[in-house]
Amino acid sequence: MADKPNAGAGLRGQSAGSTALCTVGKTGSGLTYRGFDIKELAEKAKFEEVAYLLLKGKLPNQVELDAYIGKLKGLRGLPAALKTVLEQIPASAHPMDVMRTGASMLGNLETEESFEEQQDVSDRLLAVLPSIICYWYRYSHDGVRIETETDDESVGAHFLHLLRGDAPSELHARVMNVSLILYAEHEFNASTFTARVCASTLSDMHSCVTGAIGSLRGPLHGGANEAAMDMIENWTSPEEAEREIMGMLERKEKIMGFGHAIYRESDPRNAIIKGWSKKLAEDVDDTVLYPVSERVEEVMWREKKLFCNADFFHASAYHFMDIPTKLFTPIFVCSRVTGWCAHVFEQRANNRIIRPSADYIGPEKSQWVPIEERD
Ligand SMILES: CC(=O)SCCNC(=O)CCNC(=O)[C@H](O)C(C)(C)COP(=O)(O)OP(=O)(O)OC[C@H]1O[C@@H](n2cnc3c(N)ncnc32)[C@H](O)[C@@H]1OP(=O)(O)O
Ligand SMILES: O=C([O-])CC(=O)C(=O)O
Repeated sequence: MADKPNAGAGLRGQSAGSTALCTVGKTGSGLTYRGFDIKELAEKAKFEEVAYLLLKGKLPNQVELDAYIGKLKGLRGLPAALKTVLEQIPASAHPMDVMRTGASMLGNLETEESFEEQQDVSDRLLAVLPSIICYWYRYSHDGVRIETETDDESVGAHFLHLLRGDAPSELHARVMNVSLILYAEHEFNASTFTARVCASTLSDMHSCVTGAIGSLRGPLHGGANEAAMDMIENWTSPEEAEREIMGMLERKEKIMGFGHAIYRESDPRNAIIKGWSKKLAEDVDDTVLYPVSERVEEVMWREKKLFCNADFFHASAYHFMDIPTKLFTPIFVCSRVTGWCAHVFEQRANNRIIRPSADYIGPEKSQWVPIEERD
């Protein structure tokens, strides 16, 4: 990918603060959470262990992890007033808007009264966000009021269970676990920065998370996994995919799921989720979507030296698990809420209101004209 100057647009390359949570694009190890390489976490950890690492500052021992999983399980229920609100939202709504409303409504019902409650508030959000999206989805699409308090051991299995009504296979639970780990944290990305800006005014956790959900929704950020799916599902062969991609590049269209603001050569999360997408493709005897995705990857590298980011192979992986496309980005929320909350803790612990300057480019002096004399 061509290097652009760092200064100016998008604050690219400028440090906007410090963090002990994550490194992105550091030579030698593409992505670390509190010093742990993402590859090792994705292979060995439970998502709840990673959430604990991010939110509490260290890996839990077995007793601590068991207690944490037990605590999260106990926080999956929805207050009646929140269910009532979710039931008002039409099936045509975008699920990210449902997530935003859900987080905001929870803030009305379970207000963070002081920063001393921040750990509990974050654990509650982590536990309840899958319940929020699945309760709305099942009610608006299937007309059923589901029970959200399942006994599933993991956040990922809980999500799939609520969505389908049955506990998921071991393979699907494993892929969800890996996916949630990969999406959990990524330094000063747009949604996390949104959360930190909000936190810097000493606002409450629900406001920080609600704002972050709004930032994640866009197709240049978390929404890219859905946009990538909308694109690749149109193609029935690698040859067709290649022809279409070449046309899009010629027309200077953006290819969703490719490129990155920080990584220059690859996104370390891609190889991991791509491997799981391949396994799932074999599981469902896919002969189209995975080969199409691989061809798009090859063409983008050959033509533009652009690589898949975390979102591209998430599209096929989620699709193979029968997850509706419009729920892809909400799953990202269910994971990234850990990173957002951990960043809010950091911001609060060493706060100064975030308030940069702007280069003024407007008129020097404007002349007041009475309203009746204006054009
Ligand atoms: C989990 C995540 O949020 S990962 C990101 C998810 N987003 C996407 O997949 C959306 C598609 N990708 C993009 O829009 C961009 O690559 C971003 C938003 C991720 C990064 O944006 P930037 O930092 O501005 O990109 P960058 O400066 O490196 O771009 C370099 C050049 O490559 C082009 N480019 C970058 N990504 C793409 C793409 N996906 N398709 C086509 N061209 C692209 C840019 O237009 C730019 O060309 P130019 O110099 O002629 O203007
Ligand atoms: O870091 C970024 O700009 C976007 C990203 O990959 C993420 O948030 O996971």
